[in-house]
Amino acid sequence: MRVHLAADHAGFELKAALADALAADGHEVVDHGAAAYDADDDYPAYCIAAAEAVRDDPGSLGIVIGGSGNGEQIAANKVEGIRAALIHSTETARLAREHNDAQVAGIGARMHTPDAAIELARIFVGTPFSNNPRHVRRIEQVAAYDAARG
Ligand SMILES: O=C(CO)[C@H](O)[C@H](O)COP(=O)(O)O
Repeated sequence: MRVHLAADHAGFELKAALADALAADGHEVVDHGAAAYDADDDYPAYCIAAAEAVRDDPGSLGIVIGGSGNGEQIAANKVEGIRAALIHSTETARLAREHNDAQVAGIGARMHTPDAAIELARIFVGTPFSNNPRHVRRIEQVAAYDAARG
């Protein structure tokens, strides 16, 4: 699995730890920034770049990391076709994939220990979409709204 990562300063250390953990699990990790720690940097460009990469790389997943993960998830969701979910527990990590077919996860590095955050990422990356018709139907309804907006 190819996993596109992005983080601002708040998630910078976790991004590196996550990249190592996912690579050790056999995943191919692509880093969309920040390339260096900058305590005053802004997350949108990194997260949008990662989400665009996921959009252009079907079958891949993305993880965007910040202090809370909220703004990172919001930025990723601006990319057409992307479903980004904030994952903050093992259950939301699993359900983001099983029910929502989210291709991007937001994680708050200030909300979890590094080990707990890595566990969330591993669950997200390792869980397939259920393909259950009721979940497919709901995802299609959201996509139809998106398409109608143009
Ligand atoms: O989580 C985030 C956005 O949702 C950011 O990482 C967070 O807002 C950065 O905060 P600060 O600039 O105060 O370190």
